Amino acid sequence: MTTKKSIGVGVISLGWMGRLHARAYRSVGERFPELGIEPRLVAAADPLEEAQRAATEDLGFERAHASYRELLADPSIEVVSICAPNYLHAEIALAAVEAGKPFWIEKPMGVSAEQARSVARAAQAAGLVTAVGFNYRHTPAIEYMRELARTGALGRLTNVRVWLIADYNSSPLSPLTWRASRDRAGAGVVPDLMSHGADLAQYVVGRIASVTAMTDTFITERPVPTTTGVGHSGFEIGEETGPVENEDYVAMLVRFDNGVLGTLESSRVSVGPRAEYVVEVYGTNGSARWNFERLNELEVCTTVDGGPTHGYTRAMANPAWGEWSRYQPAIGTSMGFDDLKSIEAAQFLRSVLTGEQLAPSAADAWCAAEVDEAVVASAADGRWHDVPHIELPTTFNR
Ligand SMILES: NC(=O)C1=CN([C@@H]2O[C@H](COP(=O)(O)OP(=O)(O)OC[C@H]3O[C@@H](n4cnc5c(N)ncnc54)[C@H](OP(=O)(O)O)[C@@H]3O)[C@@H](O)[C@H]2O)C=CC1
Ligand SMILES: O=C1CO[C@H](CO)[C@@H](O)[C@@H]1O
Repeated sequence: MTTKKSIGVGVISLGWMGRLHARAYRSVGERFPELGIEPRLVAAADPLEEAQRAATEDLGFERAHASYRELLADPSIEVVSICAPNYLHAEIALAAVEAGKPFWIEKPMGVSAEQARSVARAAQAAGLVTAVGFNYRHTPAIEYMRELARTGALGRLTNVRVWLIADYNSSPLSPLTWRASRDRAGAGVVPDLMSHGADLAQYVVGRIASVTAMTDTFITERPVPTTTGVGHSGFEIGEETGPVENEDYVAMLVRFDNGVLGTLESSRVSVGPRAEYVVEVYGTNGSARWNFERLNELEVCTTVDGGPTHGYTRAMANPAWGEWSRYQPAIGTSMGFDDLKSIEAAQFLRSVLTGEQLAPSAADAWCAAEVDEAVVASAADGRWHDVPHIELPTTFNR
């Protein structure tokens, strides 16, 4: 019989992320045994009948609801995940605060900086810990890159280059999902993908102080789906088309408050790269670069001798990097995307157990939303925009 403490979990929305949050909770007891907990998947909430069926039959939930309000009213649910389309995030998060439930929310935390601010402040005022889905931070190679950047191993940091170039909407026949709707998503690729890039840049280097940006929509009409799907897959389309209401592409210049400069770029319609998410950090004594398509590798150059073997060392994930050793017992064996979410789940539950707010939290999501809003404003008027400096009540720069 287990002596582990049971913790009641509710997951709101069972699309791509909701299903992944469920898997992540299930992994915590085994991967992080020192926490002494066994998450119990009490209930899921999703209006879709097929999702409710999958919740109990495939994903291991005890029950399923059509309405998230029924889930939040259940006293046996101690923590919740919020994985709905963006326009529901603030409404659901504020209801979770009202119900006194700590929450793990997907990014972006709402469709505006105002919504993100109201959620972050409400959670803080209620004394609730939170977590946000900036999962790429938990990549062991990124943790090590951050260590190199922040301990001076690369010399004085000069600049970063970040790009998230994806093809998930590159076909003109890709369906017009909620992600292309202003009402349901807010802006387009800026909060959808670039928010991860800006968060990574801030995690490695420091806070973004100002931005200038340009955006465009390259595919302006798409077919309306006739069936629902999960994430970017599984939709069927008909003859009807509708307008894409937000941007496909963004290019940005940024200044960090510590003087570092950066270029950031993101696209959801590029033909060729599948999910090429790259972070490169440069300093006076070296540089490091990581590509999500090779999640377990980090290229590092810390010599400036210019000799015949000068160049990058390609290092592979190993026990000295982040949480890698929890996932694989043999060097050269890769961990994957789902494992990043498992680390995130453990970090959220650690915050819940100890009361110590680990990052990234709702405050970091608010910080990211302020960057997004400055980017969108700059793309509209062509000027540099300062990013409001918010005080983060968390261990943002832990
Ligand atoms: N951290 C990361 O790497 C990623 C984060 N995300 C973020 O996660 C969130 C969800 O994205 P994703 O999982 O791809 O989306 P999906 O479209 O796959 O899933 C969304 C789910 O929410 C359901 N839903 C709609 N209305 C409600 C409601 N009122 N109450 C409860 N559920 C509802 C949808 O049902 P129906 O189909 O009937 O509308 C669907 O099942 C987004 O905010 C996105 O930005 C997404 C992917 C990766
Ligand atoms: O956060 C995200 C990361 O990558 C996805 C692309 O596959 C996005 O669509 C998503 O919302």
